[in-house]
Amino acid sequence: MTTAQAEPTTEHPAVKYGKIGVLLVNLGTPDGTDPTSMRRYLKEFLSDKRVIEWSRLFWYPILYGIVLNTRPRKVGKAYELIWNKELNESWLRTYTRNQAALMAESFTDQPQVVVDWAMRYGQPSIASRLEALQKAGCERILVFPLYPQYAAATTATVNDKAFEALLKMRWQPALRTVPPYHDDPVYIDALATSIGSHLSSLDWEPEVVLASFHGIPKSYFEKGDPYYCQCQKTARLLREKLGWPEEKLQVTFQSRFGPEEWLQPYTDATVERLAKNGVKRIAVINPGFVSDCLETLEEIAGQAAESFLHNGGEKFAHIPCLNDSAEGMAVLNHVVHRELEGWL
Ligand SMILES: C=CC1=C(C)c2cc3[nH]c(cc4nc(cc5[nH]c(cc1n2)c(C)c5CCC(=O)O)C(CCC(=O)O)=C4C)c(C)c3C=C
Ligand SMILES: [Fe+2]
Ligand SMILES: [Fe+2]
Repeated sequence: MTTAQAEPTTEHPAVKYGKIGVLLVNLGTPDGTDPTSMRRYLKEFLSDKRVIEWSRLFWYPILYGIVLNTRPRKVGKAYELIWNKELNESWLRTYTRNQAALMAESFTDQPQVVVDWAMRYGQPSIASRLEALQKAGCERILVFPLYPQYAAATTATVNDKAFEALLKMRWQPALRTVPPYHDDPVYIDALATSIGSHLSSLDWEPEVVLASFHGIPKSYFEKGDPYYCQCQKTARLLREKLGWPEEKLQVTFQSRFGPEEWLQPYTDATVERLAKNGVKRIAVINPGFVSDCLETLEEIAGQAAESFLHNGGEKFAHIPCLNDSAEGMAVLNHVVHRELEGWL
């Protein structure tokens, strides 16, 4: 008697292959300024253990009991002031998408490279874009957290999320992550050029320029986060490039959240002190932000400017982030081409 045996299958689903993906990832942004969108965004953001390191037992009652009931409305109003009305989205989203499109153009001679973008919080998610890149045939993917200075709260959480997405894949792409580029000469040159061209467009000269970085709690620094030192190095190299003394380019830290001590000196207190001490003209640059966002447009160009003028200052300028400018794209393209070495 013979038994019919199943033929071993020689087929698996058709797959595309041979491409290299580049995924630009920025922090994230709400889908709208209404309280529901704001709450969804803040809930995802502020539930991240890399951002708020307190025990969940302590933090969640505060997050769900207070923060998510009060902050969405308040912060939504701030977002409204800086919303990109034409596209009905935040500028962070507009710039990140533009950066990906412009970077893709820099690879027209290398059509095997596919450039995409995602957000750590909100949409499009890292998992959805990694999956899309893989479906498009990317066997190798370079994940680029858009932060010149490394912090666990920013760079590491992007990388965590990317590797978490790979957990669910049967056939994983090879993944590389972009390291911080806080001391890269192309980045330092771009900042110096941006300061130079912005200041030469004014009919006045600042007495002091603040290099204002987003802060982190001081305790994160004490636990070994390299962020503070990388911010200081960026500022030192920029000062050297510009040939300025330490008093002319001062480092400060902004965007404090919660009751803990954060990295000092604080931007808001410094702006107020300078004005009260008789400084009449200042400019602020945000070297740690790849794109303008709530923290630069509302907190600096809005609130800090108002505080400076209110306390006796006379002229205030906010130097825009590198965004999708030619200098900004030169930095991002330079870093990506370097990190793709061996793959291209
Ligand atoms: C403990 C809380 C926070 C840490 C730590 C933190 C670090 C950190 N953040 C950025 C960059 C951005 N943060 C932005 C907004 C923002 N940040 C926090 C809190 C922490 N950030 C909150 C709660 C918010 C939302 C607004 C608010 O509720 O105040 C943004 C802007 C996003 C946008 O859509 O415009 C950026 C960018 C860095 C670089 C950093 C650590 C180095
Ligand atoms: Fe932040
Ligand atoms: Fe803020």
